[in-house]
Amino acid sequence: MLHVNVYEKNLPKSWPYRFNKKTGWKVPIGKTYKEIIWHDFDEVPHLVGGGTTRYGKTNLMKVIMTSLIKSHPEDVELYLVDLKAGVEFGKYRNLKQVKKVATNIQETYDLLLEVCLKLESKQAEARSKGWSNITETKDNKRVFIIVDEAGDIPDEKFMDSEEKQMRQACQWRLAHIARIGGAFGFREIFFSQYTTADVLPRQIKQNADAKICFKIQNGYASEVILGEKNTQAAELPKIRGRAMFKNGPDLIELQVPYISNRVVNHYLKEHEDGDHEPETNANTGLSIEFRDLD
Ligand SMILES: Nc1ncnc2c1ncn2[C@@H]1O[C@H](COP(=O)(O)OP(=O)(O)OP(=O)(O)O)[C@@H](O)[C@H]1O
Repeated sequence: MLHVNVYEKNLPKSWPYRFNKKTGWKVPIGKTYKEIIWHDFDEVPHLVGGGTTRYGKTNLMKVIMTSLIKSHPEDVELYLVDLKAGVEFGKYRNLKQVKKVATNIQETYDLLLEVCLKLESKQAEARSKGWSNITETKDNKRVFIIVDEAGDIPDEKFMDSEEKQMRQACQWRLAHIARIGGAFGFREIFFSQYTTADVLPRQIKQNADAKICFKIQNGYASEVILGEKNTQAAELPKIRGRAMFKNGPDLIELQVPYISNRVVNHYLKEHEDGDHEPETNANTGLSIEFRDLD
C-alpha cells in the first residue's frame, strides 16, 4: 500500500489509497487545484514527455514505475532505456518485473528487437484466438517500454555508419511499437530533454495521445511536445514537478508527486530477486508527496 500525502494550505493532509488491481492500469501523475489526475494506460497507451533539465522527468518515471509494480507485480513487464548512462534506471535491474535495461545504443537496439519479437508473437496469438484488443480479453499482461533520453544527442556527422544505422533502426522500432503495439498490450513512455522536432520521433508523438511538458524555455519547444500552438509550458512557474498535461483535447496544469529514492527502494525491495523481507507495515510514514499549486 502506498500513502499519498496531499498538502493543503501547508497542512499535510493524508490521502491514503491502495495501489492494487482495482486501480487497473491507472497511475497518479499529478494534482491540480481540485483533484488528483490519473493516467490510464489502458485508455491511452503511450505517453510522451519533455522539459528542461532538472524539472522532474525522471522523478515522474519513477512514480509511474513504482505504481505499476505495486499494482501489478505479476503482470507488468518493464523494458528500460536509460540513455543517461544507466545512472537512474540501473538500480532497477534486479527487480523481477524489469526484463532488460539498456544504457547505450547497441543495448537499446537489442532490447527493442526483443520487444518487437514479443509483439509479433502477441499479434500471432491475437490472430489465432480472434481478438483485436487486449483490453477485451482476460489477458492482464502489459509490456512497458520506458525511455529516458540523453542530454547530448550526438551529431550524426561524427557517427560511423553502423552507429547511424543502429540509431535509425531504434527509432523505427520505437515508432513501430507505438503504432502497432497499443492494441496488443505494449505501452511506450518516451521522455526527452531535447525538444526539437527531429529528436521526438514524429510517429511516436502522433501515436501518443497523452503528453506532458515540464517547464520549457520557449513556445516552440512547448509546441513540439504538446503539439499545439501555445506557450503555456514556457510560461509555467519555475517549480520542479510543475507541468502541462495534455490528454486528448484537455490541457491542464498540474504538480507531479515527488517520490524519493528512499521511498522507491522501500516499496520495491520485496520485488528484487533474492531474499528480502517483504513490506510488512504500510504505515511507515513513507509517502509520495504532492505539492500544492501556488
Ligand atoms: N514533482 C517534484 N516535486 C518536487 N521536487 C521535484 C519533483 N520532481 C523532481 N524534483 C526535484 O528535482 C530534481 C531533478 O529531478 P529529475 O531528475 O526528475 O529531473 P529531470 O528532468 O529528469 O532532469 P534531467 O533531464 O537533468 O535528467 C530531483 O532530484 C528533485 O529534487
